[in-house]
Amino acid sequence: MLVANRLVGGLQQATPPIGWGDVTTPPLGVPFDSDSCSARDYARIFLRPPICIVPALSSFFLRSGAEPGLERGCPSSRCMQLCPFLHIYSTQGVGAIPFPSRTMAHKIAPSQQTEPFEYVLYEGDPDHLKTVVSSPIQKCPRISPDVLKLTHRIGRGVFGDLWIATHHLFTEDYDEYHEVAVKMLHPMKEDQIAVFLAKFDEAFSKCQGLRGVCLLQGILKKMGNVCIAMKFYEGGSVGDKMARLKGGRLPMSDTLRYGIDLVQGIMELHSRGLLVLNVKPCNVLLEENDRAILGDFGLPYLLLEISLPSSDLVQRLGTPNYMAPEQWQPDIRGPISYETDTWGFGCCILEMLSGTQPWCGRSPEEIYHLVVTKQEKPNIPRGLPPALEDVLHGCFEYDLRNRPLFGDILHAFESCKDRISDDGSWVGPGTNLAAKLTTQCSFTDWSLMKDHLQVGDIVRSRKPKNICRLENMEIPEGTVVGMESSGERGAHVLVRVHGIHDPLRVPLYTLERVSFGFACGDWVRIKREVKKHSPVGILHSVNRDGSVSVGFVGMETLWQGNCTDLQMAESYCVGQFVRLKANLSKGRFEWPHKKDGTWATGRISQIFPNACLVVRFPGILRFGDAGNFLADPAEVEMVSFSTCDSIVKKYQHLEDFHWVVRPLVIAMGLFTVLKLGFFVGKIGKSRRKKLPGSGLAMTDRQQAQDSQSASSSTWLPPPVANILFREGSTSGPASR
Ligand SMILES: Nc1ncnc2c1ncn2[C@@H]1O[C@H](COP(=O)(O)OP(=O)(O)OP(=O)(O)O)[C@@H](O)[C@H]1O
Repeated sequence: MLVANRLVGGLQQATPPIGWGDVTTPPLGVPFDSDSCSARDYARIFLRPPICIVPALSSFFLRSGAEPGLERGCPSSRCMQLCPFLHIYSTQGVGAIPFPSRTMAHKIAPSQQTEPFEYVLYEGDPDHLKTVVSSPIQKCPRISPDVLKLTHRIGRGVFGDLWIATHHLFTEDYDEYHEVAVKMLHPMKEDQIAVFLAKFDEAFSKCQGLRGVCLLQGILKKMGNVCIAMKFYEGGSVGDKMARLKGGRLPMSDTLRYGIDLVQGIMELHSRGLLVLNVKPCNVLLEENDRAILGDFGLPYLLLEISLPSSDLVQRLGTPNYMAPEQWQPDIRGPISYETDTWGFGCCILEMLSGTQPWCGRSPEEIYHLVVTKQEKPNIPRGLPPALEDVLHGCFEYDLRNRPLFGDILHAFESCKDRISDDGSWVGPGTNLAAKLTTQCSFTDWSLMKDHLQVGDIVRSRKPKNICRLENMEIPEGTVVGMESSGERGAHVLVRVHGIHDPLRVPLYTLERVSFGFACGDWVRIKREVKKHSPVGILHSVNRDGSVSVGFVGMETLWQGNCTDLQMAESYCVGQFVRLKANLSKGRFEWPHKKDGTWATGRISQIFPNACLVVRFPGILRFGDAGNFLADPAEVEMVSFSTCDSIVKKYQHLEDFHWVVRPLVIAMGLFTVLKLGFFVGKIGKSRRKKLPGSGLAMTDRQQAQDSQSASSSTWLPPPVANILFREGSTSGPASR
């Protein structure tokens, strides 16, 4: 909001250098009268230098004036949003700026024309209008602490306090006071501030021109703390709006509308390579026209590798109630990726619908236990339209690869929005993508929808989940030669396979693209030596130009590189037995030993998207979560009966299957011994009966002892015999 506005000295003298701190959203409804002045003159007067107006700008104003909701010839809020860098002189405050007379315009125009311009505005379709910064000088978002006065605090969040402040802009010619929102971050060490500022500068320039994300004004240090200034949105946040409503929940129509706005904002931020990691109703701000915009430009993402004095990890990774499982430990359970924001978005929508915060009333430790360890999901209310329910279920998939992309979410929300009647009830079922895809689960498998095949792509049959080998594939390799539009049962493609005359018609979702020999989900090894992260990971994307992204244990985000840096690696799947390599004295993670000091063997129970193995040890009796161990795939080797070279090792591997195997074998051994003793005793008795008085009869005790020791050493396999004797059998050789 423009608090005060004073024009000193007239427009003709107003040619001050502009800094990023000066950038403000132009006031709404600045009148433009196409009869009294050309749009170009208007721009020269009202747009502050250094700005270059390309000739076509005038047609832009006129054209956008013809858009619905805009008065002809008036660059109203929508139009002005497209030019967030423009600063407009005004004399009487927001939305009440008198348009200067034609005379005035002509008087001023010549002096403005000679200014050295540093911005270029490109004209075109208003939706695609771009502002290009041509001078590096303007990239600095620093604000001097002297010109920003904190007035009062309005919020205390996970990452710092939110203040209302007055930003004083002045030159020799004018003074302006703008009300801004300032996020004062928690204290950071001096060296970390420099790192953060560099990251902020990059994010700041990336955020320019985004319409769905809050407008950043600059950064400064005040009272020793980093402060980020952004536009103050008088509408507050969706969280504030919900707090004012009875029951705290939004009507479905508003939820869908805000949801669509929010998705668009998040997609914009993602398109610049930034993640939000803090999507929640309090971070969804409302513009004057009740449009929702993303209030957080990805602060947790910028703080990701910054070490804060506080050891509280949660503080830099997000707000616990909205955090995805991988967000708690990105280097172990990660990587964090675009789909991490999908979880937060799902939480946000649930809260809007139900009025209750996910995991309400739980401590961060409890939420960690529920979300990360027990792998629970927030409750999804019943009776939602199928498309919405489907997409929300997808948002809470533990493995981020199975969550929907924001494009799919947008599609689902738009299909639901179209089916809301005036009274807010549902009309029709909505498009449920699950109906289109044949999958084993009741909801759509979003991982099947992440790649879009094209004619010419090399494809192969999609590997069923949790199968390591590529045996018996229907299509081991083929080339897409045609695409069929999706019918009732999903889209099909025509694939030419070597040795088969006619192309095969195959359901789209059964195929995966292979580029440069790699497909998504492949296990890969990085060719060069790496220290911080594991060299073995899982491929998340392989593009047609060879660029790849891979999840590695030890990396918080996806590794970006080229497929020439990678080679195929041995893959693992759930159910396989592994142990740490014998030559390792210590692994990346803790790993249990056997009694003889060698590494114990465990069974893979889960694989994270970065190839980190979750291993349980059924051969060792443990209770609760204590039985879960983690492993770097580069540090383990597979154990199977075929890799065990002796009968002893094979038996030992049998013991890895369940801790009960060992006592069972012991019990069976004892039982066999007793049985044998009884049998031998019977024979002895019958002999004695046959040879009365021969002097060959033995006492029962002697007989039992002999038969036991004989049977132990003769009939039982060596390990079992060893066990029996080690367990303290009185009849074994050890006790004698
Ligand atoms: N730019 C803004 N304009 C207007 N109001 C804002 C702005 N930013 C935040 N607010 C309001 O201030 C409240 C508190 O914001 P703050 O960022 O401190 O909380 P938070 O989002 O919970 O914290 P964090 O982002 O650190 O997790 C929000 O609920 C919102 O109503």
